[in-house]
Amino acid sequence: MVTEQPEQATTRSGFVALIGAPNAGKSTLVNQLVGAKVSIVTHKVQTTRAIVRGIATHDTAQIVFVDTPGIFRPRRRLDEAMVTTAWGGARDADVVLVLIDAERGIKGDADAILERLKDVRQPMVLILNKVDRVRPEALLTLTQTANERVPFKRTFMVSALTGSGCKDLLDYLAAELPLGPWYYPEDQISDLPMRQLAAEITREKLYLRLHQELPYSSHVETEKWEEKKDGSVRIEQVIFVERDSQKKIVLGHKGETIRAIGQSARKEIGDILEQTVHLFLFVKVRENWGDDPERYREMGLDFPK
Ligand SMILES: Nc1nc2c(ncn2[C@@H]2O[C@H](COP(=O)(O)OP(=O)(O)OP(=O)(O)O)[C@@H](O)[C@H]2O)c(=O)[nH]1
Repeated sequence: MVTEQPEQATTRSGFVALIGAPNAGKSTLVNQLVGAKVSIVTHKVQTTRAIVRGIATHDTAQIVFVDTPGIFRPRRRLDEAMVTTAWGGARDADVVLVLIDAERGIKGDADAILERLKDVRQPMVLILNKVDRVRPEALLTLTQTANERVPFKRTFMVSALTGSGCKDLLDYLAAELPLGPWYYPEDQISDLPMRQLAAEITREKLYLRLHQELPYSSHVETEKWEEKKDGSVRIEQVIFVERDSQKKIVLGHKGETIRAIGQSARKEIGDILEQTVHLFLFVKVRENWGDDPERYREMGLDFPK
């Protein structure tokens, strides 16, 4: 579809990076601002591995959100790669949104993030999220404490869940971005290839079902995507695990676990694509994939040196 752009002399566009502790609500906020599901929301922390962008057009501005993986204190190599990539995203952005879960306050990861912001040169904006859960007095104290530590240009109090405060934030961002042509056609809300999105959906279902038993070292890839003449699509995905014992867990008794994961993933992918989906899941053991640079590139991460 060809989309009309407003006169280019008046358009604005740019990249907005989201930095925040795991579970601060980055994905929820991007979804709220973009108005469609582009990033996976779960209760499990640190699920956002790949960098997912959502694109909002507001007034004459096109705002491209870079939803960084949760920033936390690295423990393993993969963790390190996620942290490096997240901060790299911040350096490439026009505006950096720093998201703090107002209910949790400034401690742990949020505290570590404020510390590291000292190295960031981009304009930074503080977002206090989950205001639906917090008393106004506590918000004022948080605002003051955070602004004493970091020179934020602005502070916004929002609820990514209810949408409260989100329009003000969009108005601000739209005015703040540099003048320039749009990067994407107006109707395109996510440039995340559908294959990757479909893999993320399956990964989400996998974690929702097996989060107790399965470590983070499992990974889903879409290997085949075939559009059929009858309008349906055949998708083949591989769930990679590191050990044979994990493969058994994913398969479940007589294959019932993987069947259930496949069913819920197929339904959600079908809802998003608005077409019939035939989803085929395979489980493969790939030892030490956490040390393979190629895997990191596939997930949009830098391999830690
Ligand atoms: N009450 C309330 N809950 C929220 C709000 N925003 C997010 N949440 C919840 O907080 C949890 C984490 O939200 P996510 O958007 O997945 O957080 P994230 O920062 O993307 O997390 P990672 O991907 O793990 O880094 C989910 O259960 C959300 O529903 C909010 O404004 N109010």
